[in-house]
Amino acid sequence: MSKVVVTGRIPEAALELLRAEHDVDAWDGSESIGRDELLARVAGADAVVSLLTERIDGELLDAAGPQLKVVANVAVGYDNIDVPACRERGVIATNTPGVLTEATADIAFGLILMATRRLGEGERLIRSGAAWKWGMFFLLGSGLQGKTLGIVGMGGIGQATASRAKAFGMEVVYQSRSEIDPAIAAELGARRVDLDELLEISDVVSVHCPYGPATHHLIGDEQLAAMKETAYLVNTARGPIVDEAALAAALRAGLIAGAGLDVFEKEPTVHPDLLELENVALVPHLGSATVETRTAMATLAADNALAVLAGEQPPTQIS
Ligand SMILES: O=CC(=O)O
Repeated sequence: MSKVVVTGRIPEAALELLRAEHDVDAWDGSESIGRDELLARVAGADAVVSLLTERIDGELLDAAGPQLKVVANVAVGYDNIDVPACRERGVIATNTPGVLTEATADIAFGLILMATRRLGEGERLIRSGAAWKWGMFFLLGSGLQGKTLGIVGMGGIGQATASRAKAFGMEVVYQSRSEIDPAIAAELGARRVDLDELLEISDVVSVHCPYGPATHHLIGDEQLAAMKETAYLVNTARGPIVDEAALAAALRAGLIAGAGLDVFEKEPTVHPDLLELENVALVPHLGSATVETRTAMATLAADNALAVLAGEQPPTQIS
C-alpha cells in the first residue's frame, strides 16, 4: 500500500478507486487546504492528487520526500505545477485533457451569448426591481450569424468552441502554435491566421491557450486597441492571459463592445473596475463544473496516480 494525498474534495467515485488499492489521506475541509497543512500532510506521500488551487512547487515536492512518484492534477491546465521541478526529482506529472473539453466549450459559448445578447444586464435589471417593458430598441445586442469567431489557441477546447460557432452560422479563424489536422480544419471551415489578423477581423475573440510565461498578458492594451469597436472578448482559459486592468479600461472607453470572463488574474478576486461595468459577463471559473465532467476528471486523475504507482505508463502524462 502506498500513501496517496488528495489536496481537496473530489468526487467519491475517484476516492473509491484510490482507496481500493492505497492508503488515502484526503483533505475534506470546505475551504482550500492551507499551505502549512498541505506541506505537513504530503510528508511521506507516494502520490499527490492535486487541485488547481494548490501550488505544486519544489518546496512541496521536497516536503513530500524522495519516495514521491506522481503528481496527478485534477485539471487540464497545469500552471499550478512546476513541471521542471517535478522532472528534476523524477516525479511524473499528469493532467486531465479531453474529459472537460465539451463542458468548457459550452461555458465559452455561454459567455459569448451572455456578452453579445446582454443576458447578464437583463437579469440584473429584472432582479433590481426596476420597471421594464418590451421595446423595439430595448437591450439590443449583437447577432452571431455571419460574424467571425477568432480562437486563440486551437487545442481540443478551441476546436469544440469552433464547432459550436459553426452551428451558429459563424466563420472561424484561429491562431495556434501549430496547424490543426487539415480534415478538422476543413470540417470547421477554420482558417489559421496570426494574432494581429485575428484581432483585426474577429467579431468575437475567444481565448483557449495554456497559460505560461509566453502567454502572460497576451491580450493587453495594444491587442484590445487592435480589435473592432464592435467586438467581444471571452476568456475561459486562465485569467493572467488577459491584462484585466487593460480590459476594464478598454470596456470603459468603448474600445471593444463587451467581454465574458470565466477566469481571473487573481482568483477569486476580480478586478474592481470590472465589477462596475455592465458590458462584461462574469462567472466564477465554471468551465468544467458539471457533475459528469468533474467525476470524469477526478477519475482520470485517480487512474493516472494508480498507473504510476503500479509502475505503468499513466494515461495522460504531461510531456
Ligand atoms: O480550469 C480548469 C482546468 O484547467 O481544468
